[in-house]
Amino acid sequence: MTAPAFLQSADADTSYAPPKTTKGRVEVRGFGLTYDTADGATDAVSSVDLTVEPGEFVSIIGPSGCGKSTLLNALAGFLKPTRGVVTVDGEPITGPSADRGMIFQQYSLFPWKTVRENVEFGLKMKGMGRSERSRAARTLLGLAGLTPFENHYPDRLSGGMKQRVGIVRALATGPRILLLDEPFGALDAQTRLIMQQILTNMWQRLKISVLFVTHDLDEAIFLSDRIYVMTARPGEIKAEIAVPLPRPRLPAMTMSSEFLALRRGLMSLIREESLKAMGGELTADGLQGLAINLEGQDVFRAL
Ligand SMILES: Nc1ncnc2c1ncn2[C@@H]1O[C@H](COP(=O)(O)OP(=O)(O)OP(=O)(O)O)[C@@H](O)[C@H]1O
Repeated sequence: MTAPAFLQSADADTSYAPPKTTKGRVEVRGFGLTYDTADGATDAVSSVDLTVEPGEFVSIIGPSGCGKSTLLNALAGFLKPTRGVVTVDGEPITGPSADRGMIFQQYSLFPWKTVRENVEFGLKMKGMGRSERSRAARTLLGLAGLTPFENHYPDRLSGGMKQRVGIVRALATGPRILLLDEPFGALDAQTRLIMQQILTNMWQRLKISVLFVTHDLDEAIFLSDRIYVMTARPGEIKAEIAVPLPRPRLPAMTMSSEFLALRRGLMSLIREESLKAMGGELTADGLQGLAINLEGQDVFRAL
């Protein structure tokens, strides 16, 4: 059985050549952010340098609380850096812009609008005429396999579908960069895999830059050209890992020795930082004593 069109890999079709892109270069230099609260200052991010080249898919992983969302929110223009510079195509970010689409883990659709109206909303705000925006919304909804649901209201959609609509809505205004903060974190494993494929297909067709935050190492490897690993809070970049797997990425690749080696490397980097994030009292040596042995499998080592 052939997969539905919206799940077929864009570059599996040999006649398909993604348009070359020169826009959407993200540059972060010496970025730091300190939250001022009633209880005092919290250094969320210490000093981050990173780059996303036009059309590149880059992920950020790191222990909980290391400042991943903070960084993404600054790139979206919702937060102002305390230190450093954040630019898109050389222009400093001064606030939110349609050039940068943001997707959160929680679905943020308008419940009183249909799927198509949700997608058309940003286009209407940009002043696009009724028939033009309807055509644009329909094309993108088709790419995401959502045509049959275009007149549905969000409360009739599954979590995966809502997130698909969210991605289509963010892409409709033609952003140069898509910022995604744990977008599939609330979805079951199977839906998550399908969403990864849909996102990859759309990214390859539209050739925009993507910065993707996830806790899931397999997801980061499967999707990305490069992965940045952050340290425990206050976050900085601990490592930058290139993912040399060819595209299209196929589910079978997750069993390849290359994939598993990347996974092992990332896991040891993250484990070290997660222990730090959990507090000084937890050390790798201390945790060895806590490892549970199930049918000969050391559960902690298997993490
Ligand atoms: N509005 C805020 N005011 C004060 N402190 C904040 C605020 N938002 C986040 N923080 C703190 O800044 C640090 C970084 O938070 P952030 O949400 O960016 O981390 P994260 O890496 O995205 O975490 P997670 O992986 O758990 O989602 C945390 O210690 C958090 O408690």
